[in-house]
Amino acid sequence: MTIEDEFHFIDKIRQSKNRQPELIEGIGDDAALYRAKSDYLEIVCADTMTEGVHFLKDASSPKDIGYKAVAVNISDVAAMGGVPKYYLVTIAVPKTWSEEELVELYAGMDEIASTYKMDLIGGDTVSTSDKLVITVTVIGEVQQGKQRLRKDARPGDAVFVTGTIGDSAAGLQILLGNLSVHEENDSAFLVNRHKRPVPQVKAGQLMSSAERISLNDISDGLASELNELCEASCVKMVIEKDRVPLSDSLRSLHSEQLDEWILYGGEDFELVGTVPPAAFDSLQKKCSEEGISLTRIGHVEAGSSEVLLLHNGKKTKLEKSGYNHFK
Ligand SMILES: Nc1ncnc2c1ncn2[C@@H]1O[C@H](COP(=O)(O)OP(=O)(O)O)[C@@H](O)[C@H]1O
Ligand SMILES: Cc1ncc(C[n+]2csc(CCOP(=O)(O)OP(=O)(O)O)c2C)c(N)n1
Ligand SMILES: [Mg+2]
Ligand SMILES: [Mg+2]
Ligand SMILES: [Mg+2]
Repeated sequence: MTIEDEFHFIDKIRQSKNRQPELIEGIGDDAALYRAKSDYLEIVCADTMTEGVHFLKDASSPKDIGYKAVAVNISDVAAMGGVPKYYLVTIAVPKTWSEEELVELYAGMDEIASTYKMDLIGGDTVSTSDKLVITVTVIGEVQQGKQRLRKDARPGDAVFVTGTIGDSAAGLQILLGNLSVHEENDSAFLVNRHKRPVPQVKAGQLMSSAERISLNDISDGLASELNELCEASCVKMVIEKDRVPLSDSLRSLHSEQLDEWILYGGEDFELVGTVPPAAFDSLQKKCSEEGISLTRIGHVEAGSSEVLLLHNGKKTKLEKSGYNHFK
């Protein structure tokens, strides 16, 4: 049975103690109140996950779904160079979800929120006829002048990515039953990369050390996000395909779909960006000291907005295709 009454449910999922010292009123009044810090810019973003489009109820636990709904939003805050502080959750609940499952969904959200000392400060609970829809809004902050935008790439910059690319897309194929992986460890690793992406908050903050960086997170796929950086900055990029970092688990699959997953798969939630070439090595060192791998995958050139993919000495245009909700 689904929620008996929403007021009782809200009481069940509210935090017993606040984590952010600037929070004045969280859940309970008409809206939340918090004190904004001077010299900081507030960051606000929202992303929705829909059952059947972003997750399947029988392939992911409510806890994993909750974790990911918050993680993907934190990833956007990281891509601005900021830290997350608060979140709001709006759920449209069909009869197929029990109150126990919803409490688990919130436990998954709290699991990642507590890592960043974030507070759940509000939201909305409504019913719906068919599939669960969850919208998370995250509020974060960044020191004024340290924000990292998509429009700051310049000719000559090095193009970089954090972590490894393509794991999540392969993990999704395993979950959908389209791919079977012999090695249990590899399979578990890839599925985990899909279900539990780690937002790159630490990396985003290290990016604030460089004088200028353009930054984006990878939700719709590497090709799509690179094109977005080029569009926002009015530049051209050359990406060397063989330099795109892959995990051992992904490489071991020797799949014909590897390129598809790496370039267009999406949901990597790694950071992609550009930095003046002279600053790359020190940035890479700072990241490495924190256990974060930073890989140079190409460079920026002057020219009209486009991404070229260099492979075996040949350059081809890397189209802005990837995940698109309406194609
Ligand atoms: N329905 C909408 N109404 C208003 N703004 C939107 C809507 N959908 C997306 N946006 C805005 O468009 C921009 C790009 O969104 P999106 O492609 O979803 O970014 P991301 O991949 O980082 O989540 C963001 O500034 C986002 O807030
Ligand atoms: C059942 C299922 N099918 C397909 C996908 C793949 N998928 C769904 S949405 C998406 C792109 C990212 O989501 P979006 O809502 O576009 O996030 P945003 O770009 O706004 O961050 C991908 C790759 C999935 N996660 N689950
Ligand atoms: Mg979005
Ligand atoms: Mg984003
Ligand atoms: Mg998208």
